[in-house]
Amino acid sequence: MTLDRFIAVKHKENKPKIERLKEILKELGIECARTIEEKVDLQFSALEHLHKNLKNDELFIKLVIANAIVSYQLTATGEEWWWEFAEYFSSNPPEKGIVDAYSGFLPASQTNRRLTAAKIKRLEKLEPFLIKLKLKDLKNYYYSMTSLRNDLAEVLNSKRNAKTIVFAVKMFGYAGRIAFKEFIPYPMEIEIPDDVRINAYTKRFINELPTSFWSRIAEDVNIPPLHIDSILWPVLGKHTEVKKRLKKYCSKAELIFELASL
Ligand SMILES: Nc1nc2[nH]c(O)nc2c(=O)[nH]1
Repeated sequence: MTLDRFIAVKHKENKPKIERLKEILKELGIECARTIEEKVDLQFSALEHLHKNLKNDELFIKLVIANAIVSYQLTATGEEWWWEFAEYFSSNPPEKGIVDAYSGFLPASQTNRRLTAAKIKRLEKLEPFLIKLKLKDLKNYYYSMTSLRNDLAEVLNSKRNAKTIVFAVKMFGYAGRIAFKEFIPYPMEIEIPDDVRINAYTKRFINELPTSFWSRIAEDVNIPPLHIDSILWPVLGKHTEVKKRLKKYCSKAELIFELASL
């Protein structure tokens, strides 16, 4: 919790830019977020690749949660990291649990080379929680992603809006959609993952915490923060393949490019 909730903090903001941002997001809506997630985001394609090769829904979803929990301080883009993950576990499915698997994967990784010992410690806290979950429990979490957010935060002794916690819910939502073949929108109360791209982008509009700014925008435009993240994050990454896919699959691609240039 921040002091902003108790004190009337005056944030320096660019009102015209915020108005244009809201107009564009309202025009795009949740349907456009879904198109970007499923057709444009290279992270979603990486998960589809892993799902096809693993042929084990329960293991697939657990691996995705574990991978999100160690997705920080990367040494490449997030897209490259998720593809390295998908290719590695397609060829090396875990045989003796997640900690054991990551003890082989992380030291050899090209895209996630920092803080390996701390990341393995996080997975040691996570694994007893994951082991207890069956596919039906994961499906229940798919219909109640806020419960997953709360349980992950408790198990890992983290804040409910910590980047890796809310990001794990985002990636779990992708994995659930692939495994259960059903689209469930993200809950409005789950905040945006405050990573480098989102943090730098937020500063163009306001000097406020990204999580509180985007939760307010989300309510105003009626798009949950994790879906707003899906609209913004790929185009802010500047991958040429993302630009190509946006033009191919999004009828409103010009608006997405305008968002990136605000
Ligand atoms: N806000 C986001 N941060 C991320 N990091 C990462 O690896 N992927 C993402 C993402 O989709 N959103």
